[in-house]
Amino acid sequence: MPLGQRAGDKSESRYCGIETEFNDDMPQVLHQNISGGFDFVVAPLIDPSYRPSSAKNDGNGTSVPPFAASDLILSPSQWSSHVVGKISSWIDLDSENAELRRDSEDALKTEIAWASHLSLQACILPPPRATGCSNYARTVNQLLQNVSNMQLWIRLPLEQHEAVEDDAIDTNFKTSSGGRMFDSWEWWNTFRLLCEHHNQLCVALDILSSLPSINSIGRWFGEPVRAAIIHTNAFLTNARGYPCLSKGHQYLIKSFFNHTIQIILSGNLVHDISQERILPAGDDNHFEGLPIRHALRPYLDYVAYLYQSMDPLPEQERFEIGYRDFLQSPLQPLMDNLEAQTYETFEKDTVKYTQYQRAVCKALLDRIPDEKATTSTTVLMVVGAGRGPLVRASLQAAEETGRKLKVYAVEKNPNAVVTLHSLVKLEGWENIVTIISSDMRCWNAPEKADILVSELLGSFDDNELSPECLDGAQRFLKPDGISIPSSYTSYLQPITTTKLYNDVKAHKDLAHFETAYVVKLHRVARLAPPLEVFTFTHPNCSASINNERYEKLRFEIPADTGSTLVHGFAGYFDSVLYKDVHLGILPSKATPNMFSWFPIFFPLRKPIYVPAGSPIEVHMWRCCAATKVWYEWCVSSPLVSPVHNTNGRSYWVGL
Ligand SMILES: C[S@@+](CC[C@H](N)C(=O)[O-])C[C@H]1O[C@@H](n2cnc3c(N)ncnc32)[C@H](O)[C@@H]1O
Repeated sequence: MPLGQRAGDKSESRYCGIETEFNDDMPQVLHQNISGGFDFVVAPLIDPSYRPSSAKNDGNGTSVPPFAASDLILSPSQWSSHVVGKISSWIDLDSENAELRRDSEDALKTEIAWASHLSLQACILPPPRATGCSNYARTVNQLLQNVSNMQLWIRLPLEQHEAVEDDAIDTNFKTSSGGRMFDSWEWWNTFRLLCEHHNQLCVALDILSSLPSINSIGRWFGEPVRAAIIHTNAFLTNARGYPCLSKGHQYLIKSFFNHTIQIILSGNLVHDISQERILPAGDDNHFEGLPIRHALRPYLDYVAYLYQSMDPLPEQERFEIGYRDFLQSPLQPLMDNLEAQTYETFEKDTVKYTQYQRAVCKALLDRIPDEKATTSTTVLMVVGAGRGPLVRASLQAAEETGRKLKVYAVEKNPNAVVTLHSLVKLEGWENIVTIISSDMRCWNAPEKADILVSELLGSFDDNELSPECLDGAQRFLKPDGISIPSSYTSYLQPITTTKLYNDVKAHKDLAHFETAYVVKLHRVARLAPPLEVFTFTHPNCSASINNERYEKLRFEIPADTGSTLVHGFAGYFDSVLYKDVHLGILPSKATPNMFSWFPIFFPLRKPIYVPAGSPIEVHMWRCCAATKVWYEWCVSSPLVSPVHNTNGRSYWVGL
């Protein structure tokens, strides 16, 4: 039974599971927990006392491992939709003890083979050792090559784990009591590097009563975390004696819901709630005829309450759900001609045009004083007019301010020009608007403009070649004329994004690792505040215009984050349309409710490990040639990456 209805959310985070003990009566385990309100169980597949080496073998191959149930006892769909396999927690593939190691490998392989046979969607694997996990990872990596769709979730404590007694372990952190703290993210990172970032290797996090810092937790949102296992003793007690969670835990659980991470409850009833009609966990001796409440139902009810108390997804977010973490090629509106559908999508973004209208209003008021409003006509040119929305916004600004306007709409896409003509006729703008079917860089304007309006911006601001186009168009801007936008700046930020990294890797070539993508970033950890990269100002009054750029950036990751893995960089822009009127997607000052641009993503060929406290040094170049513009990028610290996209060999924007 899902946790509730949240408008727009069809994700798996609606389903809540429960961790159970070994029980060879699986139908009963399932019945008890599903009827108790849970959607799935995390159940051991084999008797925990079983050890392959001591199992009785009569030499005739007749011994059968003590599995919880066969595939005849539960139907295939019951197994696959309601059971996550829990691999024996005793296994220790990196033990000093060779027999235990061999037994562990045997058991792991047997259990995974059985889970595969049952078509389980996932199995939870016990945590790796803090001291090392090479043999464990090697074996899991072997298994990953053969499991078809099943995911393997490595179980890890979210809280850094204190392990004072083991002297062999290198210290990561010291606690105030002098004990040692280990960052479980490091275990995960070692494990996934050994398994070459396999995309079926995922994480299940154990949530206890104390939590690490928000920055440390934030790293996990860029990792393939599939489940959060909350222990009953992580719950507090409310005034009525019922379980509830601290503010920090509430925030965490809601963040998990938002990132499609499923909740699994674990442990015993630790709250003193009236036991009437409550079925003790694991007790199948239920009360005939009476409605039975599951022992952990109060915890489940609380998790459901958290889910239900979340705001519904905004309509725009619902519309964009399918785009989350989906790589798209950036548009090339200069080299290519956009299609009607693309223009239509632009035109739905009323916020963008409202900002332009506000900017044009302010520019008109600055340019024409009230006393000249009826006598002076402002020449306004929309360069790259598309199907005309900026022409409309400009005319509305003229009406709003009572200023007289003469408009030129310049567009190089002949198909959009057809639409412009019919729009002008339809609206009766023939006396005000002149349509020019030309590239702005070579049009010989009959007069000069007071105001040049354009929207040629990409997610990384100049990546649709606005600078090159506007440098060409400023020939016909009066010396004191205004360009809207007057400037724009790009920003970059290091991110962890296992999903995007694996999607790029799936192409199995260099070119895809040297290409920028437009992406609605979702399962991403933003590791440091964005830094400014390139700025362009219009009109460009320099004696010799050069749009090549180079910037060296130094990102400081907050000290309490811990170590991280950087898969690439998220890019944004912010643009000054006119004076205080902005437009942009830089998260700290993004234009509210505007949806025309998703961020850009620059991947790294090899993810870079950044130890706790180390800054990241990144270099970004904007390079120009006669027919194309491209970016090159690299990391120089804490590790050195190759320079990506040399000479624009993999990704470029055509002039
Ligand atoms: C991002 S679209 C914006 C269209 C429209 N202004 C809007 O806001 O919906 C950019 C438009 O500029 C046009 N464009 C790009 N470069 C141009 C150039 N050099 N000369 C004329 N038009 C250009 C493209 O064909 C496209 O229609």
